Parts: sequence; structure tokens; C-alpha cells
Amino acid sequence: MTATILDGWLTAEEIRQDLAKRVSVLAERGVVPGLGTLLVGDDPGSHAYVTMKHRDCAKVGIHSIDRRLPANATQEQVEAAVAELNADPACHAYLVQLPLPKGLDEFRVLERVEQAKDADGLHPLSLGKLVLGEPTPLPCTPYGVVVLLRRFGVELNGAEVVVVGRGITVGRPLGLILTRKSENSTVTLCHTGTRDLAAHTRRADIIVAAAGVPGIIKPDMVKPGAAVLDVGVSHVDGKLTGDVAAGVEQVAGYLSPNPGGVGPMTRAQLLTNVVEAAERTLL
Ligand SMILES: Nc1nc2c(c(=O)[nH]1)N[C@@H](CN(C=O)c1ccc(C(=O)N[C@@H](CCC(=O)O)C(=O)O)cc1)CN2
Repeated sequence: MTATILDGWLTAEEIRQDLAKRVSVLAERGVVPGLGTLLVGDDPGSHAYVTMKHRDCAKVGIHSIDRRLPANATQEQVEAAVAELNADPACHAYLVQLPLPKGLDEFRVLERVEQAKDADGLHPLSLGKLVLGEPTPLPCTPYGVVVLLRRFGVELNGAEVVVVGRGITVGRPLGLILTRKSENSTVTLCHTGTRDLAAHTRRADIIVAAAGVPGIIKPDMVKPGAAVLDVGVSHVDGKLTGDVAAGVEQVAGYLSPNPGGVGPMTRAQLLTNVVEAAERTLL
């Protein structure tokens, strides 16, 4: 068996084309959606992601606002930048690029974001709404995982899903999204305390690997025909390396590669959240 590739580059491009049409409709009604980003410090990965987000905005006609602060910015300076974005009428939604440099209180910063402008779905109120099953912007990476699976016709209803990693940007919210009635999956959330990871993954119809441990998912841990999504990001010898080992493509039915899978989908779902925030202003 050779897995069908869950192509995130192609799917994200299709989503951007749909969004560009929605942006044109908004423009006819005098609204130009605006995305703000706040980047603090020098992390090269974060710089690259933010640059890509602004480039994506330009492609679909979203106005973008790029706020940057040095690595030695104080908590007060970061919170002041957040307050400015809250007050900026051209900014419909924005995000604080994570991680923040050491010494800054990430949770306190995220709390200051006006929830109505939460582009990332990571505000504590947005996550609370997700728990309660209320409408809310969804965190972009888990949202991207679900949209990618749906676009390729992978069945979620009743599926056994194993998510590896309990982080706040991927694993934990993904468990919440997949167990909603609309997705209806059964989720096992594995993490560093899991005793026998392979025993869980071998039963799974879908494996989402977001552990950040290179090659943690090996071919003998995958049920033949399962869908495997590689969301792990590590750098080995300067090269982006995912959580899925070589050879899994020979066992899996579907595989989202890394790069080229969930990463581009994360960016596409961010744009979706921004367009939806702009559309809400007309309701
Ligand atoms: N505020 C947030 N911070 C972070 C998030 C997030 O959703 N919100 N997620 C990650 C990083 N991230 C978005 O910010 C992100 C990661 C990867 C990609 C991407 O397109 N990756 C490409 C490869 C790019 C490369 O060559 O390095 C791919 O997978 O093909 C986009 C966004 C942590 N921080």
C-alpha cells in the first residue's frame, strides 16, 4: 500500500481562492478584513511563520498589520501593543505569535486580547466556549487537521482517533473539536505519561502526531489503511523534521506530509477566522 497524500499546499490554495471571493463580497459592502500579528523576539521559526501569514493575506486581499517588539520587551510593552490592536478599527482579528520569549507571561498576554478579535482561537474565553460547545473561532492547527481530513473524505464519524501530544495549540483543542457531535470521533489523547503508545496507535483509524519528537510514529505502530497526520516540528541538523518515521507511507492509507500538510492548513484556517470576524461586523 502507498498512502494517499493529504496535500496541505493544494488544499490551502483552494481555501484561499474561496476566501478571496468572500473578501470581494465584503469589499462591495465597504469592509476590508484586517489581520494583525504581534511578534516578540528573534525566534527564526516565528519570524518565518509571521512573514508567510502576511504574504497569504496579500494573496486574498486581507489588509495586514505587522507589529514587532524586541526580545527584551517588557510585559507592559507587550500588553500595550495588545491594547493598540484591540483599539485599531482596521484590525478585525489578530494573534500573538507563540512562543513568547522567556520571562513574559503568555497567559496574561492572551487574556488581554479582546475575545471578539481572537484570530487564533487561543483566548481563554474562546477555549472555554469550545468546551461548552458554543460558536467560537477555532484554534488554527486543529481546525486545519479537521478540514484536511474532511476535504479528502476521511470518515470522522465514529472513528477511533489517537492524538499524540497535549499542547494548547494542537493536541488539547483537537480532542475537544473531534469529540463534538458534528465530528463524533472517539479520541484518545496520548502524552509523555502514556505507558504503551504503540498499543493505542495500532488501534487507531486516525493518528495525529503532535509530540515534537522526531520519528516517534514508526511503521509498526500504524494499522494498515489508517490516516496519519504529521504535525510535529523539530529541527534535526537544521532540517524541519516531523514526528512520522520513513516507511509509514507503506502502511497508512492517508498521510499528511511535513512540510506540505497541516502547516499550510494552519495558515489557511487563520485567514478563514479573519474573514469570519469581518463578516460578523455586518450581522
Ligand atoms: N499564535 C500562534 N502561534 C503558533 C501557532 C499558532 O497556531 N498560533 N502555531 C505554530 C506555528 N505556526 C503558526 O503560527 C505555523 C507552523 C507551520 C506553518 C507552515 O506553513 N509550515 C510549512 C513549512 C514551513 C517551513 O518551511 O518552515 C509546512 O508545514 O509546510 C505555518 C504556521 C506555533 N506558534
